[in-house]
Amino acid sequence: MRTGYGVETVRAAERALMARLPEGALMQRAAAGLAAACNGLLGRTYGARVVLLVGSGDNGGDALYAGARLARRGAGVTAVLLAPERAHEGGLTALRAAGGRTVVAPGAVVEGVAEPVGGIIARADLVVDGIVGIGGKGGLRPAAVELADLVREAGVPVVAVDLPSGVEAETGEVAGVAVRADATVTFGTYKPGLLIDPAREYAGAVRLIDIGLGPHLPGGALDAAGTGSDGSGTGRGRSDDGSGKGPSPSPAVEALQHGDVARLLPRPDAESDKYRRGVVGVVAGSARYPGAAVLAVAGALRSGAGAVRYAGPGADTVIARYPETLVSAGPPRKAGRVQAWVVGPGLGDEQDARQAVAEVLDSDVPLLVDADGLRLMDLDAVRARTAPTVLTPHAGEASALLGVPREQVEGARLASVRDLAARTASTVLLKGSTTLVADPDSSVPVRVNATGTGWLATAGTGDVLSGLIGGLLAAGLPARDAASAGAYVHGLAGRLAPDPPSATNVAGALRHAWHDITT
Ligand SMILES: NC(=O)C1=CN([C@@H]2O[C@H](COP(=O)(O)OP(=O)(O)OC[C@H]3O[C@@H](n4cnc5c(N)ncnc54)[C@H](OP(=O)(O)O)[C@@H]3O)[C@@H](O)[C@H]2O)[C@@H](O)CC1
Ligand SMILES: [K+]
Repeated sequence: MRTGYGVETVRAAERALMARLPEGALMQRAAAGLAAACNGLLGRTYGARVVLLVGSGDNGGDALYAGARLARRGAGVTAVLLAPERAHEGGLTALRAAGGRTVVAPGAVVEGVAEPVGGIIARADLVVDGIVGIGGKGGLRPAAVELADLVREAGVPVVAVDLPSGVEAETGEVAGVAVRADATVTFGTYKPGLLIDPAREYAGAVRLIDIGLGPHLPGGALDAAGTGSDGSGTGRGRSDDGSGKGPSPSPAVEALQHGDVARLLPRPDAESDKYRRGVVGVVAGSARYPGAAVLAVAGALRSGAGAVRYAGPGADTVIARYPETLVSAGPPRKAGRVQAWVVGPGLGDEQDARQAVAEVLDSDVPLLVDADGLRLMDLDAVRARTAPTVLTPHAGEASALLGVPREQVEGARLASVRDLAARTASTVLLKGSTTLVADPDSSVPVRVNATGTGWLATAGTGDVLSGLIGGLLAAGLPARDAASAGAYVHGLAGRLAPDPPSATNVAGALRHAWHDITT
């Protein structure tokens, strides 16, 4: 499991660790990791030109100490200071002692003359962004924006210290200009912003440096270095709700890894019959969109469920393509016993569709609602359900449900998915390049899926995902596990399918993804 903690939690862990270490030791660990990463990226450090962008906090301190290490290995290091009189003193001394030089950033509010740094940046072999880290508030200030613009125009490689400056550590939101990094070297634990779009796109390749913070994070998260979690992620308690009441006892976000998904996916035992393995019912497709029925069934058939029932107007098309499906052309209530329902893909708007959605909402088995089902469902009926409900909107559908513009959902994905889960009392999977899964209980970490690819934004792939997750629900997985494991397998299938993948190919590749994960 990969976990991301909020800023207050990181700071509390940092304080606990610092109390046991000599002054400055933590920053030295961070700087050593940062310098090693820079050495790796430079290939040859001796003679390389390195430019440090240095803000007034410890993020700038990390950059200065790392710069000193690079200077000692023969790099020509120039620090551009945004606040010369407040830059980290020890770091400045170390850099100068190692032969590095400092210049004042244009736009810095200081006495004296700012030097034209555009040329220095343009000639750099590497820029180290230490403008601001987890102490950042709001969008970058004008002097920092000016530096970020110079770096972008220069097109030189950038390593961000802890976070790309200008992105929100806590949420993954980006208010205005932020530094675009090729790589980010982060300390102690991932921050939500490094895992969630749009901020994630600014971070480039993220490298986590273990500075010993793990045991001081809630739950003694030994996986802070990306290894060894028990995968349970069950820390429950007060949420980090920004109320200032202290850190949350669980991570804010977590991302399943191969091993976690392997443990979650159902495996049949010798005793399994179809009902034990779970029967999933699919209510999808219409005379106008019969393909949605076929694709949702295709996903369900590769979910490990014992059997797939299909109920609706696509029965003939489905049986022709997948003879193993148990089909009926009537309404869901007459389809027979199921352990979970999937409703929505390609249903259209007809009265029958509306009625079918109402019927499955009324059932007492787990239910996944997607696509047209999200428009046709009655919210009160959703909230009144006693069995788990999973909603799988993309940003446009989520914006309609929340009554906000689509851009707002895309810019604030974490807040949006949490809000929707709370309002609907459902588990919500918000699709996107990083898919998020939130439980209605806000103290439960939001799951982030990173296996997806841009190619998956293709007609019909969502139908496959619905069927897959529905099958996992029928097999007995809890809603959050079914949704996040389903997203993981589906994303991997998107990568394994031939480019550019069609939904049919993605469905076909589910088998390979499943095999890849479980063997
Ligand atoms: N946690 C750990 O375990 C470890 C943490 N470490 C490192 O410490 C970093 C945190 O350091 P930090 O607390 O000093 O805050 P930091 O990110 O440097 O920013 C504060 C400064 O930025 C300024 N500023 C604020 N907003 C701004 C904006 N929008 N645009 C521009 N400027 C803005 C703000 O200015 P002020 O408001 O004071 O005028 C203030 O001076 C952390 O990210 C990591 O790198 C490692 O060394 C060791 C292990
Ligand atoms: K930074």
